[in-house]
Amino acid sequence: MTQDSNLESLRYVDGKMTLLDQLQLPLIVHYDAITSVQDGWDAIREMKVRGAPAIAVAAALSLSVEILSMTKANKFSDTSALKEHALEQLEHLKSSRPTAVNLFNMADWFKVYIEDKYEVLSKDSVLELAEAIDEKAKKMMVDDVSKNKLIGDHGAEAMVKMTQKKDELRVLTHCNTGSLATAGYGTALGVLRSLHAQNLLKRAYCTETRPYLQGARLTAFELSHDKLPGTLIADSMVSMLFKNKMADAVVVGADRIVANGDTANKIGTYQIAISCAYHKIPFFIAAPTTTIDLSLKSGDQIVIEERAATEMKSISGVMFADPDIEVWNPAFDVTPATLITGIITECGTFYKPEGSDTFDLSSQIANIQLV
Ligand SMILES: CSC[C@H]1O[C@H](OP(=O)(O)O)[C@H](O)[C@@H]1O
Repeated sequence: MTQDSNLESLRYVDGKMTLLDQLQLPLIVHYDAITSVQDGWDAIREMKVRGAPAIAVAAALSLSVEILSMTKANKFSDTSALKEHALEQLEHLKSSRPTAVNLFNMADWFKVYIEDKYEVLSKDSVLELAEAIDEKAKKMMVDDVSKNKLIGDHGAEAMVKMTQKKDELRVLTHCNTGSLATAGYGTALGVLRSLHAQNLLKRAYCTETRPYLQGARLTAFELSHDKLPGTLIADSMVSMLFKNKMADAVVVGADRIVANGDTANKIGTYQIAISCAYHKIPFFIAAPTTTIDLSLKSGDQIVIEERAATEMKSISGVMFADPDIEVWNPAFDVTPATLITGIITECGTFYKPEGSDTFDLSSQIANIQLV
């Protein structure tokens, strides 16, 4: 990938889908062809594509690829057969990874969309239904980028306001929340991009983010690619950075934000938030509203994915820990709302009501379409 090319986690042209294999980054840039829902499911499960928004868009596009190719092969006798297959495949896609709610919101919303389209089409309008699904999947990809740019600008405004810094900000982020975690621009990394565009970013610190190394392998890659002033640190260096007064704020992404504001995000986020509280550093979440799950009242209800021991004990296939040692490998943790300064979305930044330790997202976003 040349310096001037766009960083694209997903490519979709004329019904043909490819995705950037993030397991091989940053040393190898390779796009895999995705020709079916199962290809999409496998890529999500193996984390060839990852990041809450990117997972949802990749799933939607893999459905469209499959539906289009089956339609062209006359596999559907009528729109009812197409609809039933699409609903089954959306349900299957939901089983690929459990924590990021964007995938579940997308699947449930797409089901309603397909059923509504089915109701108004004649039984033999198979191609029309397939094309409607394709158009909507493509729109999800475009909408994600638009939302991320709004998140970036709202986030930049919120950070300047909270830190009262009129000059350049030094901001820490965790994991990867950029173009490689979304359909483009990014969420928390989008905030850093917007700060940089406004000449307000003095330094972006990114943590390595063990064990998958989203920070060292992906965020560092994005920062260098976009020529943002980036510094890579080990996860264990965060509190020392704060003690040395080297950071003004933190912004991270999210995989699932529940009604009271408790937020599941990459493992290690919780301890960063604790250190922010101790060092009185603002701690922001940045995410599209498709990351919000109002059906859960607190973070204790969030299912935390645990991943394979080999992902903890090896890097790029090279084992470096004792093969027999047991491993605990939760991919996420939950940061309580009390440690969160604000939640930045495409609709603006939400704060806890005066005197409250938690958010009231159900009422704060009552009039917002959540997908
Ligand atoms: C904008 S990406 C949100 C979120 O997704 C990442 O998880 P993973 O790399 O395991 O898919 C990480 O938690 C990011 O903060």
